Amino acid sequence: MAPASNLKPRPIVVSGPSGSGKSTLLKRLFEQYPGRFGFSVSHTTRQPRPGEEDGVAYNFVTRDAFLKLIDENGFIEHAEFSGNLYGTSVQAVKSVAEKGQTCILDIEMEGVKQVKKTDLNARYLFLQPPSVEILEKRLRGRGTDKEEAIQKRLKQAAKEIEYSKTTGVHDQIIVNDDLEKAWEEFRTFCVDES
Ligand SMILES: Nc1ncnc2c1ncn2[C@@H]1O[C@H](COP(=O)(O)OP(=O)(O)OP(=O)(O)O)[C@@H](O)[C@H]1O
Repeated sequence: MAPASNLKPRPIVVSGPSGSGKSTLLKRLFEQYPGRFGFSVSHTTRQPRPGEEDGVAYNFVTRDAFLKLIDENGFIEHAEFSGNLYGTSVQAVKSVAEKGQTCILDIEMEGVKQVKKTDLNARYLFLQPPSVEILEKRLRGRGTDKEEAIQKRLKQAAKEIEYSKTTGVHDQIIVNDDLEKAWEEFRTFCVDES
């Protein structure tokens, strides 16, 4: 693991299986604390669409520049979708903190492992569904996924929950059973500056 920097405010990594309630709680957090939290701006090699501003929607870069940044270990994670590269850079997360905002990283398990290799000195929060059965109900209730996608998400959920049990991975695990209770715990963790 990289030595921890003294980056302030410390970024927060929110992870948890698909359907565990990350979007629901993050939406509330951003609404209730306007300006206090922020998301990092991703890099991409795709062309900007009309109205998309460089440095706001994305950091638009050439493929060469992107590959160079990969070589320099500048990315927390990156991936290719339909011929374009996308990634979250370490610097983009630091830039949010430099503006005085707590950067929120909403990522999955592999991303968590990657953040741990950086010097971002993040705090780690895992959102756990009460059970896989309830998770399945919520994913169906959300109505956004086809059966095949639901099965895939449930399989991945089991792996994420298993990994979350590793000692020292997360600073806090919140079981999202009762939404109001989960919100209170989530809010408290996120506003805590320590
Ligand atoms: N405590 C809760 N009780 C009942 N339903 C909940 C609770 N928390 C979230 N939900 C519902 O569960 C569904 C999944 O929540 P949400 O979309 O926030 O998950 P997510 O973790 O952001 O998923 P993804 O990673 O796929 O974006 C939503 O329909 C949401 O309204």
